[in-house]
Formats: sequence, C-alpha cells, structure tokens
Amino acid sequence: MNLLTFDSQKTMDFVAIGRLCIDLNANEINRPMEETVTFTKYVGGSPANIAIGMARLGMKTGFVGRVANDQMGRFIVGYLNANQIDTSNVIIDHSGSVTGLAFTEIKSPTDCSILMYRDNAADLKLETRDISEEYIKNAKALLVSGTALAKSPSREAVFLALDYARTHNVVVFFDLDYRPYTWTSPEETAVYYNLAAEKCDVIIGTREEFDMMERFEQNADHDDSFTAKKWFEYHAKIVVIKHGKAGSIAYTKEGERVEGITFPANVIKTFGAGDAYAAGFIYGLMQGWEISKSMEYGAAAASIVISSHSCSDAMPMVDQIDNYIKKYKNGEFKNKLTS
Ligand SMILES: Nc1ncnc2c1ncn2[C@@H]1O[C@H](COP(=O)(O)OP(=O)(O)O)[C@@H](O)[C@H]1O
Ligand SMILES: O=C(O)C[C@@H](O)C(O)C(=O)COP(=O)(O)O
Repeated sequence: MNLLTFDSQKTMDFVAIGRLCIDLNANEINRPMEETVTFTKYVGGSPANIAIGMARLGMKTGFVGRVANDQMGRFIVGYLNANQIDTSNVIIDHSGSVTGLAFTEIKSPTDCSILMYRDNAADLKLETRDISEEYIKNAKALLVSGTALAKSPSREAVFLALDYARTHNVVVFFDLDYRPYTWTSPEETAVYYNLAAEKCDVIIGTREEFDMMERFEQNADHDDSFTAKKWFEYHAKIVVIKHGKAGSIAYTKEGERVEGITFPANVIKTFGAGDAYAAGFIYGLMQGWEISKSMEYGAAAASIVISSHSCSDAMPMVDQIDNYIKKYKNGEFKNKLTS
C-alpha cells in the first residue's frame, strides 16, 4: 500500500529549497588539511546534491534558493542548468553576501571532516517574497533541508514554503542535515527542527540528528522506534533513521519497521552518503516502490557516491544504480571492495 500520494497532475516532480554552495574537495586524500594544498571545485550543499541526484535519475527537478552575485554563484546556476534543473526560482542576492564554501579534509576513508566558511552566506538570505506559491503548488514533492532554518530570513521563507506545500498537497521530505556551525545553539536548533518536522510527511536523519531534536524530552530513550512514533502523531507517514555503514531503519505510520541493507563500497570519503541515499530513496518512493526497495536504491546510490571524489558530480543515473545492485546480487563484489 502506498503511504504517500504524489499528484500526477503536477508539472514538476521535485523541488528542493535551501543551500546552494561550493564543495572544495581535497585532491590529496589520506592527508590532514594542514598538508592539503589542492582541491577540486564542485557544486555542493546537501539540498543541491539531492536535487542533482534526482535530476540524474530523470526526475523533473527545480530549486528555490539564493546565490551570491559572484563567479561562484554563476558557476552553481550554470551547473544546475546543465543538469536540467529548473533555476527560474534561484534568485541572485545583491546584498553583498558570499557563496558558502565547504573544504573537505579526507584523512582516511573513515576519517573525513568538513571545514565550512559560511559567514554572510547567500543561501541564508532567502526571503519570504522569494517563495512562489504557484511554484510550490506545481511540485509533487518538496525537499526541505534543516540548515535553511538556521537564520532569518531563510527560516521564515522555509516555513512559508512548508505552508504552501501543506495547502496544496505537496509531499514534504525533511532531511535534517544538521550543521552545528550554522546555528547559535543546539537549543535553538531543536526548537525550529521540531516545529518544521511537525509539518512534514517523511523525515530523514541520522541517529545523532534525532538525538539533538529530542534534547528537551525528559523521557526520551533515544531508541529508533520511540523517535519515529512521536512524528506519526503529526503529519509523518515515514521516518528514516540512518546509521552510517550499519544501514538505516524506516518506520511507517502503519506500524511497519524496515531495515535497510548497505552495499559494499570502495570508500574514498564518507560525506555525500546521506545526500545520495536521500535521492535514491525519494526516487524509489516516487516510483511507487515498496519502502525496502526504495531504501536499497538509496543505499546503492550512497555506495556509488562514497566510492567517488565528489558528492554532486558523482550522483548516479538509473542504469548505474541498477548495475550496481545487479553486480552485488550476482556476488561480483566479493573480496573486491571494502566498506
Ligand atoms: N561506509 C559505508 N559503506 C556502505 N554504505 C554506507 C557507508 N556509509 C554510509 N553508507 C550508506 O549511506 C546511508 C547514509 O549514510 P549516513 O552516514 O548514515 O548518513 P549521512 O551521510 O547523512 O551522515 C547509510 O544508510 C548507508 O546505506
Ligand atoms: O552540505 C554541504 O554544504 C556540504 C556537502 O556538499 C557535502 O559535501 C556533504 O557534507 C554531504 O553531506 P552528507 O550527504 O550528509 O554526508
């Protein structure tokens, strides 16, 4: 049974709102940042990566956001256009803001970190007047990234988009995407995350992200089923809790519990896993697949991306994911890849 109903009359499959940034991924892998001297530039920002993932999977995708009026902003818009993502609702910010940068440090395949430069970042300048009710209304699904709630005016803009989505029967996915350095305090984060989560149909986050949201709950036992249950009293139909290499667990309002498998990977770096997973998983749900098959698709996409240098540019197409799953099921990965 389909828990989510995507309105086939709507012209756009998927719209993401929030951060459009730049990733500068270390070329010298297995080295600390202090010794890293060259980087490759990619479009980045979690919702941007997910939108690119969805477009690569053939979904009609659009983006709502602000970019800086600079070379980096133009690079981002050019890349989205080249990937068939509609940028008619990507606004150029003229306030003197800058493009957010994420420098990645790849010390080892399992020890990666990100250094973010986000002072006066253009993506957080998104305003309520930038949100077109018509544009949101015409989307089957909306993806909200938690980081866009970190500051005004972006916070209000996202809440307005959520209201439009609820009014017009748009399925809302909330990727918690918690980046502590963007927020003033964990308390502030927890309050706004909880307010937003109440309005969403599908909530996806890591165990640590849900722990942060549960900081005010005296009796929270931080067990996955406890976490999921709370949201079924609001709008949520599916809650997914991700556990890195150990996989993921989805709970449904109907009381189902589905464990997601992971695939082997030739891990270059761990970041990008969550974004690729979200793209594959949402794509599957939008095809009307069972949750387990959608999770499998997400996990395979994640393995492909963490086996690559970039996040956005490595987002796989349908054939790539299908082949990956096929190879795995045929046992072709045995003793070849490490995860
Ligand atoms: N080392 C790994 N090997 C294989 N799959 C992985 C690995 N790390 C993550 N994944 C896949 O990516 C999904 C999301 O990863 P996770 O690390 O939990 O999210 P995030 O990147 O948002 O922190 C996991 O559920 C799993 O399917
Ligand atoms: O989200 C960002 O601003 C940086 C991303 O582009 C990135 O490289 C990353 O951290 C991906 O995040 P994940 O998928 O949650 O691992």
